[in-house]
Amino acid sequence: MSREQIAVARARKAFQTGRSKPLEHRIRQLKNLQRLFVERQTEISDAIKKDLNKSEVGTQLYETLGLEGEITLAIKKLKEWAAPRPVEKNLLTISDTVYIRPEPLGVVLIIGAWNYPWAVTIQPLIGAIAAGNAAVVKPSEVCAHTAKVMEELLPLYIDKELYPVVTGGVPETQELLRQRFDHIFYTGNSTVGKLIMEAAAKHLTPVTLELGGKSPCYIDKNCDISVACRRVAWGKYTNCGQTCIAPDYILCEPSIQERVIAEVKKSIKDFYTENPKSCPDYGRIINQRHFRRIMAMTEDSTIAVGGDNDESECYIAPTVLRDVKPEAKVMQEEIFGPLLPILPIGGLDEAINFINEREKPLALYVFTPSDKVIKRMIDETSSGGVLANDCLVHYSVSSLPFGGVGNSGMGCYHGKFSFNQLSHLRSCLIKKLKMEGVNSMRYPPHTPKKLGWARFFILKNPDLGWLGRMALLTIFAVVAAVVIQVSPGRQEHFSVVVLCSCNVLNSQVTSF
Ligand SMILES: NC(=O)c1ccc[n+]([C@@H]2O[C@H](COP(=O)([O-])OP(=O)(O)OC[C@H]3O[C@@H](n4cnc5c(N)ncnc54)[C@H](O)[C@@H]3O)[C@@H](O)[C@H]2O)c1
Ligand SMILES: CC(C)=CCC/C(C)=C/CC/C(C)=C/C=O
Repeated sequence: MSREQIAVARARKAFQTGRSKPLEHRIRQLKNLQRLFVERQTEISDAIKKDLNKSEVGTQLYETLGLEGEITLAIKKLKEWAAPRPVEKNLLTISDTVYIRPEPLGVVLIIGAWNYPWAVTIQPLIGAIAAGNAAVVKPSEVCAHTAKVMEELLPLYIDKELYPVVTGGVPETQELLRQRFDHIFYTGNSTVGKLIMEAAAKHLTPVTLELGGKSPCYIDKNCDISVACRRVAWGKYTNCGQTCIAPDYILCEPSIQERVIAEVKKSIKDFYTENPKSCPDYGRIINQRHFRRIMAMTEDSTIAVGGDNDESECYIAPTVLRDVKPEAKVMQEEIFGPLLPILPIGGLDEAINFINEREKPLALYVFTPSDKVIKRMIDETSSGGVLANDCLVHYSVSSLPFGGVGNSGMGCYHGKFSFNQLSHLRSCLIKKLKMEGVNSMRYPPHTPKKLGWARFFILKNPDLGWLGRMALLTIFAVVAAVVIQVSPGRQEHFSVVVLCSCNVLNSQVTSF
């Protein structure tokens, strides 16, 4: 058996013992994970420094702070999230107990990406643990130092059979993908996303795909350009542009292009000094392959700011490109680097058309003081998330579902959405064996009269409030009296009426 097969088989065996399910176990594991981030910050930071030149503060701010918040939230809310959820009923099922029971799916495969290696790998794990699953964790091999630290540290804190870490590259990931999982949670590029889905289809395994793409940013000429550009520069150059939701390119009217360039330039200097290369808060491109890919994108565009680079250090300065054409190399794929192209455009209508002619982005940014412009941008486009007058911060809101749409992904997570995404929401309906008369309307022989009853009992919305219930009760009382008078032998109709009356009085419309 391969190392990957062994890890998956062990995780499944551990899941089958049932020990991942009790809430106490889940909370204990989450608390242990929380402790890892308190006790091992130095090892985590040192490894990320080697991989991406992230500073220690940057690592806490962008990677582990969010994880700590998500763990705290999951611990606090787990009892509520995992509890059976009563639902509304129709009149036909009014005396039944009807609810949704969130259940673990089984063994989840989590495949992480390299750009925020802790955030994008551990955040799904928090959801998997909270939902009571086992999970095989596969960190990105591209962030080699971090993958090693993750492999060493996780087993010291959480159940190593239920949540094993499997390191390795493409062959190892492919071997994992040949195994049967109950869910695959993949973060990475859309091309590999398609391969993941293909592999998952062999076992009919559901997938969450957290992908990327080009996230547009429209700057309205009437906005405070200085503030807008500072926020855009932060969103773009954080982690050297290697952020899935970084604003990929700017759309703005030609009349403001020069001011945008000047203001972005000013923010670059404010954030990273005159010499970003020696600034501890400015990162590096992950490797030379990506360095060359990004530099090649500048070839047919005009550099307005930056452009300095050093392949030996994987350094590319924060760069702005002016008067970029839609056909330019930099507009053909997600940049994922510190280049900010500006595309002059005729105004809002053109910007909306430009966005809609392309793949649905992961994030969409609009900077404007006008509620009308914001509303139009939201109403007339589609994207995973949309932000007005800021960048990236939606990622930090646990109550918002984070995920893509179309080419930018499927499924979502964060907070309760992670729990739901990695749970099976099982429909439960518990009926008593009594009151069989009520069911006659659905048993053959079918008649128009029974259909009439069925229409009433299935289609009527019983959530009427107190006054409505009293009115309905009166109607039932009258119907009961008529039924008894007209057809004393039709016992099933009578029991229906009595049953409904009782339930209307009890107000057991959403019961559990
Ligand atoms: N939506 C999000 O939350 C999110 C977050 C981070 C990154 N991303 C996106 O991820 C992309 C960058 O990541 P990346 O794809 O370069 O990361 P990557 O190269 O680290 O790949 C991601 C994972 O896929 C595996 N993999 C790579 N090739 C494979 C193959 N042929 N078969 C099976 N597995 C394979 C790797 O082992 C790795 O674990 C960008 O597009 C970015 O926008 C999205
Ligand atoms: C610190 C604040 C307010 C927000 C964090 C924004 C940020 C840089 C999130 C990173 C998101 C992420 C893991 C993207 C994946 O590529």
